[in-house]
Amino acid sequence: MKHSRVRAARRAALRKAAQRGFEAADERLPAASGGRALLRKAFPEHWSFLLGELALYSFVVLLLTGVYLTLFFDAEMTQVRYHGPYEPLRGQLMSTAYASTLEISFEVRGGLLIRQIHHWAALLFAGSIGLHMLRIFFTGAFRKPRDVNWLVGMTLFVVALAEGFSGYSLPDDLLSGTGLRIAEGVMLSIPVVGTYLALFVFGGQFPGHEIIERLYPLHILLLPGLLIALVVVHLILVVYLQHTHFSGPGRTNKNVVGHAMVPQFAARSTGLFFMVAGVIGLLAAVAQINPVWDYGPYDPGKVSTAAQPDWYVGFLEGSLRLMPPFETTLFGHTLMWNVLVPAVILPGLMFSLLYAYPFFERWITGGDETPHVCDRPRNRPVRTALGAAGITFYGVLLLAGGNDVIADTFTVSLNGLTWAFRVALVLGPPAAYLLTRRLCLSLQERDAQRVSHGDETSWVRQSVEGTFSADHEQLSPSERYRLVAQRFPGPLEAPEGAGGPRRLRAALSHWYYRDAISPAWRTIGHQRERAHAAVSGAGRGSRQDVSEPRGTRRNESSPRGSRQQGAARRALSGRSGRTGKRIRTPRRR
Ligand code: HEM
Ligand code: HEM
Repeated sequence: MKHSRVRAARRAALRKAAQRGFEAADERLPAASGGRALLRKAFPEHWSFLLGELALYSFVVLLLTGVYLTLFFDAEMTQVRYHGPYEPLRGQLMSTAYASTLEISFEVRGGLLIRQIHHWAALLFAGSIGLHMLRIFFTGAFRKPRDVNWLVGMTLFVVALAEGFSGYSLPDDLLSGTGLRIAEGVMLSIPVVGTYLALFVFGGQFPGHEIIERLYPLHILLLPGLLIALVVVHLILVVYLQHTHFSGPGRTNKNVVGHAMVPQFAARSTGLFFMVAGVIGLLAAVAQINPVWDYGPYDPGKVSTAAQPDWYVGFLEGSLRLMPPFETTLFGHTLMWNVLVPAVILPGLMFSLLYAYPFFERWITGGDETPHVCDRPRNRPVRTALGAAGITFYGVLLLAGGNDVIADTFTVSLNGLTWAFRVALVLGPPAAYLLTRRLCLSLQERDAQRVSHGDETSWVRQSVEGTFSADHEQLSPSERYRLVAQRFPGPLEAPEGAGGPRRLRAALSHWYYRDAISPAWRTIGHQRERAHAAVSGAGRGSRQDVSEPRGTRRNESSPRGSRQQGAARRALSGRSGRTGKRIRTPRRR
């Protein structure tokens, strides 16, 4: 009895102290308003929203392991003779950077594991950024007001690639030196300034004695600092603009539905962090990566066969390998198109297109609204097809980066393979575009059939006349709503007598929207329009909307409804106990 009274008094004192601390913070910082907004932030629970977090947590792993590596890595290029425990390299001349990488691998406690974790995390980081970007692209989550965040994200992408490249150049082994040699070649190919740029970067003739020492602060200070700052801005924008969400009962353009930051999202996200760290740790423990001792120290006169860069720079390697050997001599200077085009102009163009896409799409679709409900990729056939064409182009370049390995593995002619990739690079993207567009329309057709007739069951009926028919089961109201509540806007028209740019815009808009909706969807257009009115919040008066399931609550300001509606609401709008508590918060804009 006495003990429980003492414990209660202790708890009360603790609560009081915490409250005083919070009040003190609130007098100085926006702790109450900011904290409340953050705690009440709704996170959609669709798995694809975890890809951004995957990128975030692999970045955290990189930061932690990177700090450990800096304790032992020595970025000097002074030549030393190796006397360490790795027998095959004993007595060889090598840079201090390479020797210290060997030391980390063979002598520092846990060094090899941490190096491998660092490298695996870098691969996962680049991969998850790419997948995250594709999710944003295909669902249209880049549209206003998130277009600014798309720009921040793209910059993160570019800086991450630079960070990865500078990282794997640090050990100064034969593979990383070959990568730096290519980087020097690319710089040299830039007209007028190329020679000066290469001399400036390498501090003299390649490889010089400076490059590793120069890359080091870039890799451990400047670029990570920039990445951290950009990630912070990126996440502040995610919180401020709030997430998009996929269509479903109760999810409109005016609210955001998901799990609250605390406790559900925080618990799930912490779990994800440990899973990411655990999986990378496991990979690093069982799968060897970048065994620099096998490659040997860098020597400009040597090159290893079947050398492959980290996968995220493979597309550049591929574009260099596919480009035919064109060069021109102008006023006594050689223009190396075979390097300039694939390694400077092409990636510049690819990234510029990615940066500009949200603004281009907005221009041709005339989107003045702020869509917060994600698109189903099949319902935007042109965008989805463009994405598929882009992935095909990138994929061919990536595969071409390993053309020697593929030719060797499958014992096919290297030249024949290179020509096959060249043809695929030109014909693959248009083929992927046409195929994907068709596929999107077919998938729309299927959605429309499901809405009209329901899903086929495995039962077949035979009538007394002997005819057979498949049995159908009506879709659940929530599934039906999910499919029907999609927007299908129309193209822009150019006003009478409009000038060139506006006519071009209208023409592009027609291209974007032409045949963007399958004929079957048109027949259920009436239901669609009503459902869309519900999603955009325009049809607030029509509570018993045909398409929105009965009992779905749309009035944000009255959280309590009638008892009859309660059960349906819990099931359809996400308050069911099994999936945990969802919240819905009104959008700010
Ligand atoms: C996005 C962030 C980062 C990426 C993508 C990245 C990538 C890489 C890669 C691929 C390597 C080569 C690893 C190997 O030898 O197999 C490397 C090496 C290294 N990284 Fe990072 N890194 C990142 C952040 C950091 C940070 C924040 C630090 C330090 C604070 C750091 C410190 C180092 C050091 C010292 C090495 C050389 C050691 C070695 O190669 O064994 N890295 N990095
Ligand atoms: C270091 C790299 C990155 C990190 C750590 C990161 C992290 C995140 C996180 C955690 C979210 C919220 C959850 C989600 O929607 O997945 C998010 C959302 C977002 N990210 Fe990234 N991201 C990165 C790169 C990118 C890139 C490359 C792009 C696009 C080019 C991008 C564009 C966006 C957009 C537009 C949103 C808002 C999505 C929505 O509300 O549905 N991010 N990011």
